[in-house]
Amino acid sequence: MAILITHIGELTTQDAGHAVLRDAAMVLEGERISWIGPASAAPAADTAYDAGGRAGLPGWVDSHTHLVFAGDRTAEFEARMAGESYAAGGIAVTVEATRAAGDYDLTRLLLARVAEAASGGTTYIETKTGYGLDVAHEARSARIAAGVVDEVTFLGAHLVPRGWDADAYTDLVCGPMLDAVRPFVRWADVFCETGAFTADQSRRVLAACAAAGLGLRVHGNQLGPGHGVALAVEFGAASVDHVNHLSDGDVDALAGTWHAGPGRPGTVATCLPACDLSTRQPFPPARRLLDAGVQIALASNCNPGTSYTSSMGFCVATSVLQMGLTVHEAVRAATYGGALALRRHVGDDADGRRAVGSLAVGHRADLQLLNAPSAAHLAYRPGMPLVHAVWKAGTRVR
Ligand SMILES: N=CN[C@@H](CCC(=O)O)C(=O)O
Ligand SMILES: [Zn+2]
Repeated sequence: MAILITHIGELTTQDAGHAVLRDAAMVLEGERISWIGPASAAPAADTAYDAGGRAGLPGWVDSHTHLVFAGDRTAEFEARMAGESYAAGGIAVTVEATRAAGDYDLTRLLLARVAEAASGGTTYIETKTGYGLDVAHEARSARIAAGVVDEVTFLGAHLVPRGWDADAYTDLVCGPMLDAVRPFVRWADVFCETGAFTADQSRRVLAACAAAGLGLRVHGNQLGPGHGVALAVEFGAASVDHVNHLSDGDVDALAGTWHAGPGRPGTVATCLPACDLSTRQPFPPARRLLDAGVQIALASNCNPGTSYTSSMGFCVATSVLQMGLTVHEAVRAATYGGALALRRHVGDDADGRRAVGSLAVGHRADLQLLNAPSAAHLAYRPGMPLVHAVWKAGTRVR
């Protein structure tokens, strides 16, 4: 069944040439895009949808969330707004509530959060474990997530749970916990930060997870300068996320990963502006990173502690208004950048997956239409509910 979507006033493709088309059309066939071009030259299809001049762009790729959780941390948020600073210890509150929830409730909560993200235009989403923190609960979170989201990341190294020695817990993460989650996850992550895992412990986790065949990512340089970026570069991680406190050496090291030649993506710097607002951290130096040649992603970091929003539109608006990105750069970071961070910017013949995060023939048909004539309205009209229609893998989901 072929669907023609026509009269797209402005189509931001984020393809290899960064093409932006006027009065464009697309044909979606099954889960793939089979044609893109001027509306005047569009081929016939089984059904047609008139976009009425609205702007179209790829669905958001949210490459960093923590959606498998139960419980509430409103009180912590209010205390922070009253002047307290964020500390990793709040994670333990969510761990307790998550462990207490049954499988049915945890799945229902996750499904509701993913549906909420889709209604905001997100068509490809990663989520992490990290609120189980024992073998059985981490494996359960990974299993539940694998049935719901597109990409799952093992974050057993999120916090040292109460009553554990940090090195003994690191051994557990690197051994039995990794074995238990392995069937359900493609990625591993570590929270390398004061109050969470030291550089040595983080290195052990990354080495064990790489040896188990997982792709790597790192929570780094969020609350202060640290070793997260250096470790991510050392291990060839697909991304390092937060990146609020970077030295010149960190920026140079990240830039160095992007000089390995075409087809060899480096370490993406993932910026999480909604989290930075909620924790009152300085925004990452996104302009400096881009100017140095580093590819960046924007993600929601949706979680109950530091960023309880999955609105990628809000992240795009914030990064334009506060971080010095152009609208095109911000939209690119929230689509193609996220796909790059998840290594889904190109298709994968091995597992039959199609490219996401950009609109081109053969890519997955993930499209959103805005109730606006251009993508610039995302930042020009911040906070407005601009998402009009969303197709995920060729199926209308909003
Ligand atoms: N920084 C570490 N982890 C999450 C916060 C988790 C929490 O506070 O529950 C983050 O990405 O911000
Ligand atoms: Zn996170």
